Amino acid sequence: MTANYTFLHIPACIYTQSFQTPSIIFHSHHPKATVCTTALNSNSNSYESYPTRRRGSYGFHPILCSSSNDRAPDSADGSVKSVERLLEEKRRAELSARIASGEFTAQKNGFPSILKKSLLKLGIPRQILDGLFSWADGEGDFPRIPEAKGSINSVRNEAFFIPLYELYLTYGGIFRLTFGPKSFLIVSDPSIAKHILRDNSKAYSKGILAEILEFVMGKGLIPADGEVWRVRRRAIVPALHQKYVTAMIDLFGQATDRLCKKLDIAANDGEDVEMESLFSNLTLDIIGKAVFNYDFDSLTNDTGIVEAVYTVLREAEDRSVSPIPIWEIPIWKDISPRQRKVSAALKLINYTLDNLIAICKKMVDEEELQFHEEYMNEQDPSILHFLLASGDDVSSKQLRDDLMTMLIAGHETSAAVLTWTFYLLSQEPSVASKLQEEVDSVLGDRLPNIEDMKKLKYTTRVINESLRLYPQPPVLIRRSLENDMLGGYSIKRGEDIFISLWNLHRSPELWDDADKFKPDRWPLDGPNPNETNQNFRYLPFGGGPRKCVGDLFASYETVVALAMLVRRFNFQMALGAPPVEMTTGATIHTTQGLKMTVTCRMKPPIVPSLDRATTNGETLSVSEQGSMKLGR
Ligand code: HEM
Repeated sequence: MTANYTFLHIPACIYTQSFQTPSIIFHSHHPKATVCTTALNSNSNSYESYPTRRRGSYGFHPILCSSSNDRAPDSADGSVKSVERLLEEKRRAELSARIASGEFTAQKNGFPSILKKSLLKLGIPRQILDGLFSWADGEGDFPRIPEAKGSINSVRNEAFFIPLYELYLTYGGIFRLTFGPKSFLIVSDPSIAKHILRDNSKAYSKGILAEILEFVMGKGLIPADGEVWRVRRRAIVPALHQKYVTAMIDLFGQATDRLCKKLDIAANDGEDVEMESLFSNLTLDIIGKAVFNYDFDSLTNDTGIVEAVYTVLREAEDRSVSPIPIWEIPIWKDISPRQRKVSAALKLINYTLDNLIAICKKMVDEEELQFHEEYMNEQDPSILHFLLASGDDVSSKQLRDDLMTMLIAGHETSAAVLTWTFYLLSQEPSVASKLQEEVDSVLGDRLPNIEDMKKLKYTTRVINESLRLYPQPPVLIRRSLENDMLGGYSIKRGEDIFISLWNLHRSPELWDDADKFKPDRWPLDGPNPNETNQNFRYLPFGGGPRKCVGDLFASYETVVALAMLVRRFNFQMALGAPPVEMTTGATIHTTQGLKMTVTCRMKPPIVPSLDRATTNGETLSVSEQGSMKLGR
């Protein structure tokens, strides 16, 4: 099977060229989107980065890069926004015109279609012809699914899910996208998503995903289907019980504390930091301990095993965007230096896993704990320990596959959520201030605990909203195992389907201010938003039987990390930071990292009220950083 799909869930159907206009920069090699460009602002002598392709509902906001903690002047911001709006309108108009011209609309031009047209002209009744040619139309009496064809040159410079959004606005909640001989159904409708993921989930498999992930996850829980999946899901879900997740909160706190110490040094030295890779280190350290009690310590060390994990992850992503599956040629993995490196990395990881399993098995054999529903070894609360104590086969490949799957699933996703949350916060200082207020009042100086998870309501809403705007992954992949009906259209067995979470989460039909980062859209006293109470318009952890097993774990992990970081530091885009662009792998990455300036927060002095009158009638207010500013 060929690739052209990003590894957890995504097609890389759009390959890029490089071209530039004065204000829009596209890069090559990879499907990605330019979120902003950087322009020198001669007045302030600082760089301002701003979005060039803010379309309809994308909601990327200007990135202000400044060495101080000053806010950007409103007027500059306004003019940047109007230029950006004009560019956006022009681009949209061009694209709409091209869509309207039929450029993207597939013609029924094969031999059957030509023959049918000729027979119609000869006077043969349409009903007879429809019956005769139903094999060619594929959909019998049912209406035909709207169809777009994939020669989308003008939008091929972007992360693939972005042109899918444009096409969704034109073609609606379900349409067919055809690339040469391949076709995919793109689903952006909540009720169809619900049908596929929940109501008729048995009729859908993971399809191409399983093929791409095979080399690293084998038949682990994410790619597995059928009986293997059923058995393993039943074995793994109980391991993430409430007591385990509660114990993990300490782990999240300790790991984030290590990151804080690292950032302290950067803040004191005045050095900018690249947050995306730091988040990647943080979540790798957490998931290593949580899944098999291994301390990667990647925040401080760059050991062989850390390098091996990243080699395998990069390979998985590259395979998913490669047009030719060259690694499938048997001799290739022996002669290609890169493939040899991947094999060596996998060997090291497997060797490490074998050792960890052996150590853990010894612990399990020596302990006197009885296995029960909320079984947990305090010294080693890992998922591996639970699985072995529950009787999992030590020597099985399946156990290793599941451990690798959870390592990858729990690492990339959480790191991406934190990255985009910090990006969004840098665009909305008022949200950041409100967040800091809540964190200060709930946490004080302590490490967070389980009780705090209920109290950090606004912090949770910030994560909920970040997951709406940047779902990780942006698209879910399925393949139909039998004929079915989707939204009034009949579909055949073997259809490859992409459920676009990006489209669902940003649909102007489903959301007010769909493009805006507004944590307040989720009432603080309301339930935590999920697929059920949002009726499948919001699916950050999927839905139905294949919903993420780590949703609570991940929610607490990201809330703890966010709370502890904003309690201690202020974050801003660094002066001259590269533009924040999106690229797709398993999750949405930035193309050049998220470079930020970190400054230590000084706690505001305790004063009776925030505003105090001075003798000359001006007011003194305590700024975020604790310094006093004069204002009227
Ligand atoms: C913020 C972080 C996370 C996000 C956004 C996320 C998202 C998702 C989504 C959307 C799915 C459904 C995929 C599909 O239907 O095709 C999924 C599945 C899964 N996730 Fe997560 N995940 C996160 C963290 C984690 C963590 C921490 C773990 C492990 C501890 C984990 C383990 C899994 C597994 C094993 C599955 C497959 C479940 C199955 O097919 O039965 N995830 N995740």
